[in-house]
Amino acid sequence: MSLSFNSRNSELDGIYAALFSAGEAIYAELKKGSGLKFAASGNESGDEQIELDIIADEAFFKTLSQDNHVRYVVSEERPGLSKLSDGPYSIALDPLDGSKAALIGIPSGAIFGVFENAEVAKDFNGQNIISGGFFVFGMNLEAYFADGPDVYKGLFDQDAGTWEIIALPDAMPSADILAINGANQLVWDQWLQDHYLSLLDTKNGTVKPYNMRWFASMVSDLKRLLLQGGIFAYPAANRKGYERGHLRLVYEAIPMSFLIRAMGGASTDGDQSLLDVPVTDLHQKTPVFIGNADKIADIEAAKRGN
Ligand SMILES: O=P(O)(O)OC[C@H]1O[C@](O)(COP(=O)(O)O)[C@@H](O)[C@@H]1O
Ligand SMILES: [Mg+2]
Repeated sequence: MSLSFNSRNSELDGIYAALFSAGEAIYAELKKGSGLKFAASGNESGDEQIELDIIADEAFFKTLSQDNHVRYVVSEERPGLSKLSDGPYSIALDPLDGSKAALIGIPSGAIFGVFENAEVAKDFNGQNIISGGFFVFGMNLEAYFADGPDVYKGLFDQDAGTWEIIALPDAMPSADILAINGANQLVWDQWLQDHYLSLLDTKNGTVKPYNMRWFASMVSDLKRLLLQGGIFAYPAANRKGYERGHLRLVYEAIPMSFLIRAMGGASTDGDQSLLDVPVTDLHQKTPVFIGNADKIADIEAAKRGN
């Protein structure tokens, strides 16, 4: 086993080992250039899949099915819950986040959340998550995750085949950086268009506006966010298919929000923390704003109209 990590809950040790071993397998495929073309299939959300999406999904199922603590797995790439055992914990997965970015060499990754007391879709919520984080498949294989309130970075040593895990400070930096797909600006609600322009306001050239970053790969944007600070946003837009944004609550928004909260940050769908949004469907979409707590509070205030 290449991971030696002791969770504050020792029952999770095998789950981490399974997740990290799948991350290694997917990264090895990506480095070979495997699966970097469109597949004939689509996923539950109607997105086009690339072959590596399917390879990644199968890699996680292979390793997680060997741990008898895993009850259900919900994956972006599968329609319903898959039952693996009668164990106490369930896993939510985006097995390959940023797959279209991967096609052009931008770092992709995978997102995971570990939930307790999950039996049906509504249980995969922000109260039941106990671990959440993501891998980045970039120049190196990295992991960023919150084990309960404790935040860690993992770096895979490709020569030794082992992971170095280091604790991260539980406070994130707070640069004025915005990660958003501005292509939808004209179809955002008016309050968001106004708030966006306020972040870019130079006050006649006297003030530095927010800087802009958009990898179109949530894991890459969240890595930058937790290392530098700012705001990551994928809002709703008045455009067919984007009425609830683009990102999925259970396996993208909640795990990332859990991690960022452990670093002192916050999240919102515009009205409430993403960790408080009721889950009605495993694949439901939600508007997403994640970042420094004061910046997220400003977004909620802008939506309320003050
Ligand atoms: O192409 P857009 O609209 O910029 O969307 C990019 C967003 O979609 C995602 O790629 C999510 O979609 P996938 O999980 O299907 O890869 C995010 O990683 C990223 O933030
Ligand atoms: Mg994704």
